[in-house]
Formats: sequence, C-alpha cells, structure tokens
Amino acid sequence: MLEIDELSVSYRTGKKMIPAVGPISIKIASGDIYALIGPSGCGKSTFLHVLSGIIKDYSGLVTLKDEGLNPQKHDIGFIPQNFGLLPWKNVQKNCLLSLTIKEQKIDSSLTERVDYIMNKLNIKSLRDRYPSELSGGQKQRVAIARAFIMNPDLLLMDEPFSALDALTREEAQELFIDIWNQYRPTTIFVTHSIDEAIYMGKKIVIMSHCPGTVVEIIDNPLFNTENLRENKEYLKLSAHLRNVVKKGWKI
Ligand SMILES: Nc1ncnc2c1ncn2[C@@H]1O[C@H](COP(=O)(O)OP(=O)(O)OP(=O)(O)O)[C@@H](O)[C@H]1O
Repeated sequence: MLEIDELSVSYRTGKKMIPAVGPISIKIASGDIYALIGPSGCGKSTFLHVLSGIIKDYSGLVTLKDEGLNPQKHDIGFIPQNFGLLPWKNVQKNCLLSLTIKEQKIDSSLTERVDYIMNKLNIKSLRDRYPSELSGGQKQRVAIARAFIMNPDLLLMDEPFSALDALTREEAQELFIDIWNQYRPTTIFVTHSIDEAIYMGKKIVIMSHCPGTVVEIIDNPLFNTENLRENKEYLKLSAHLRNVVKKGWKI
C-alpha cells in the first residue's frame, strides 16, 4: 500500500514560496495502476518527483509498505518523458542498471527474468546498441524493460508515451499493459491523453488547477477489457472526462 497523507509542495521563487501541488491524500493498493490527469502546470510532475525521491522538501506524510518513503530502502522505478536512458551505456547495461547499482547477484532465476522481459519487449537483438542508435519506440521499450527488470515497489511514469507517434504509441501501450498484467507493480503514470488514461488506468485521478488537488477518482470499469474503443462505456467515460476538461477541470 502507498499512503499519501496531506502531501503539499511549494517552490521558492525569490523570497516567496509558491504552492505547486496539494494538499493531496490518497491510498493506493499494492498492484494497482493509477492514471493521473490534470491541467498543465497543476503539479503532476512535482507529485511524481516527490514519490521518486527527487523532491525531498515537502509537507505531509508518504508511506510505502508501512514505512516512510525512502528511495534508499524502497525500489522505485521512474520512466521520465525522455525515457531516462544513460547515453554512454548500451541497451543491455541500461536494462541491468538498477541491479548493478544494488550490486545484486545475477543468478539463474534473475537471468531468466531478464531474458524473458527483453524477449517480450523485443529488444534482445538491440542489446549492444547505444541509446543514440535507437528509435523513439525502441528507447521506450528499453525504458519499460529496465523498469520491470528492477521489479520495483513503485513504478512512476511521466507521460511515458508522449514522444511517440500515434501507431508506435498504441503498440507501446499494448506491450506495456501486457507485461504489467504479468508483474503488476504498483504504478502511477501521468498522461495528457484521455484515451491513454482509460486504456491504461485501473483508476483515473483527475486533478484541479495549480496547486493541484484530487477532484475525482474514477474506478475504471474498462480497464483490461478487449476492444475497448467499441464499448459503449468507453464513449460515456471519455465524454465525462472531456466534459471535466471543458468545464475547467471541475466535476
Ligand atoms: N523548479 C521550479 N521552481 C518554481 N516553480 C516551479 C518549478 N517547477 C515547477 N514549478 C511550478 O510548479 C507548478 C507545477 O509544475 P509541474 O511541472 O509539476 O506541473 P505539471 O502538471 O507536471 O505540468 P505539465 O502538465 O505542463 O507538464 C507549475 O505552476 C510550475 O510553474
């Protein structure tokens, strides 16, 4: 369980502290996947940066698996918009990065897991290439592989598919959900796409204008359903979300 209690962040600009996000209180069960949508500048990235440990200066309480959030103790995977691959390491080394940092012994069951994930994401033949030698979609698949190889307590993604063209994006979303369903790490992702939120979010969190708070949490009945876009419920949910956006992110 990830428990967030009255979390707020303000940034210092000159002598002033400007509120950026919160207060936010939310409980996320282990193995859930949450889509976070909200207006530009409402604090979505700031929120993810707290959970990933990049921002340490916040008020409120965040606990993961009954312990105060601590990136040194918890395994937290973060896929940023630009995929976050290290340009000087090849695909294989990027994929194994978290294991190398933790000095984890790579035994046969771990090798099997790494092989399985790399095969599943179709990147095994790219293992000796460097990020500059990969397409956007390939970089994205490496970033996803790296996150799942890490086996994180919490997986965070900031608009993970936004840099991809429409077709590659759909393909990447499908691959992601396929592998997510197998390992089910607790996941929070930010998206600007209503379609992506409905396809990939078991719960959809709507945030208000800056400083962003939670306006609504939708239990998405369409998560993991086949032929999603042909479903009547899809049109209903999509219309509701579009209406919220039109009304200025209010319900
Ligand atoms: N380093 C910073 N210093 C001061 N203010 C900042 C800083 N980073 C972000 N902000 C402000 O904090 C607020 C939240 O920013 P954040 O990037 O978290 O929003 P966001 O919802 O992710 O935006 P977008 O959807 O446009 O990517 C914004 O008003 C932004 O201008």
